[in-house]
Amino acid sequence: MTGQLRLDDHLQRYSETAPHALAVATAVDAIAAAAIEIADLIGTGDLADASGLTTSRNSDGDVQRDLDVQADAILRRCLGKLPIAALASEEMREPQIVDRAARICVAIDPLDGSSNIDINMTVGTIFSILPAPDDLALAFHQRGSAQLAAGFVTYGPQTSLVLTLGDGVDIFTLDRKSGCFRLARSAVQISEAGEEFAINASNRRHWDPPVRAFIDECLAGVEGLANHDFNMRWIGSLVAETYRILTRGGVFLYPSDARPGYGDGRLRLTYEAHPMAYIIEQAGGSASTGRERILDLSAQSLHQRVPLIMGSSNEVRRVEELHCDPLLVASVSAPLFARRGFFRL
Ligand SMILES: O=P(O)(O)OC[C@H]1O[C@](O)(COP(=O)(O)O)[C@@H](O)[C@@H]1O
Ligand SMILES: [Mg+2]
Ligand SMILES: [Mg+2]
Repeated sequence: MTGQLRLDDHLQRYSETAPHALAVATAVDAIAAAAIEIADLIGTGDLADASGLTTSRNSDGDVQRDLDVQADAILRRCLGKLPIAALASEEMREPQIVDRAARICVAIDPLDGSSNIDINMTVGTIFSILPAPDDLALAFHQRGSAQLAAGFVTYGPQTSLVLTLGDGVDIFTLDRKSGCFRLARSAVQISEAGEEFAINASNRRHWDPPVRAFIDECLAGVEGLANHDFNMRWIGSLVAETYRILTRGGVFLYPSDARPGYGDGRLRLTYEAHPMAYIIEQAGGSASTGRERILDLSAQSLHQRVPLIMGSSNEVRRVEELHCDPLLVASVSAPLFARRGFFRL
C-alpha cells in the first residue's frame, strides 16, 4: 500500500470508526491543507527576511519571527472554519473558544524550530487533538493520554506529515506535483535500543547529576557501562529530531537545568511534549521527564514547560533509573566501576 494511499482516503476510512473520528479527520485534513501553504511560504522568498524578528513576543517571552506569525495565521484560518470547541497556539496568550457545541479541541505549535529558519534547516508544525470536556476551561488541562490524535509536519527536503490516530504511526509525504500527501511509511516502529543521543551539550555545566551521568555513559561507549558506542546529533529542531528517532531510533533529551527559567526545561507540555510523547509511544518508544511518564501529566497552565526525554525505550529507562537512584549516579561517575575500571577487566 505504501505510496498509494492518500491522506484524505486514510482519514475518510478512519472517520467511519469512532465517535470523535469525523471531527478529528476533518481537523487533520485542515492542518494538512495549512501545511501545504506553509511549505510554499517557506519555499519561496528570502529566508533571512522570513526569519526576521517582529517587535512582539509570544506568551512565553520568545521574540516572534515573521514566519511564526504567518504560520499561526494560516493554521488559524484553516482550522477556524471547522467545528472546533477550543484552539490553543504557542503564539496566543490564551486559548480561543470557537464553537461550544463542537467535540474536539486543538493545540498547535505553528512553527517549531523557527530560530533555525535563516539557515535553511528543517522546521515544522506540531499538533495535538483532544476531546472537548463539558467545562471548556479544562480543555488544555487534560492528561496527555486523553489525546485523540497527534502529529507533526516537517518542512525539510521533503514535506512530511507524521500522524497517530491512536493506532500506530504513519508518515505521509507531500507529492508536490499533485498537491496531496501520500503514505510513505506505515506502522513505524522505533528500535528498543538506540545508538544516537541528542542533547544541547553547551548546557552541560547546568545539568543535574543523573543527566550528566547518562551522557557520560553514552560518551564512554564500549568502555563504559552502556557497553556500546553512541553517535551524537543535535539539530535544535524538535520536529527534525523526532523524525530522526522514528527513522533510526536513539534518544532525545531536553532536560531541566540550572539556568534561570530552565527549571522545567524548554519545551512546552501541551503542544510539544504531549503530541511528541503520544507519537513516540505509538511507535513503541518511551517519553518521560526522567521521573514520570509524559502522557500521565496534565498542564496547570497553557504554556507550561516540561523536561522531555524520549526515544528508544532502553535509553529512556536508563535515564529514569539514574533519576531514581543517586547511588547509581555515583557509581557511573566513579572510575573504579567503569567497564574497564578496577573492578571490571
Ligand atoms: O536552542 P535550544 O536551547 O537548543 O532549543 C532548541 C529547541 O527549541 C525549539 O526550537 C523550541 O520550539 P519553538 O521554535 O517552537 O519555540 C525546539 O524545536 C528545539 O528542540
Ligand atoms: Mg516548538
Ligand atoms: Mg514554535
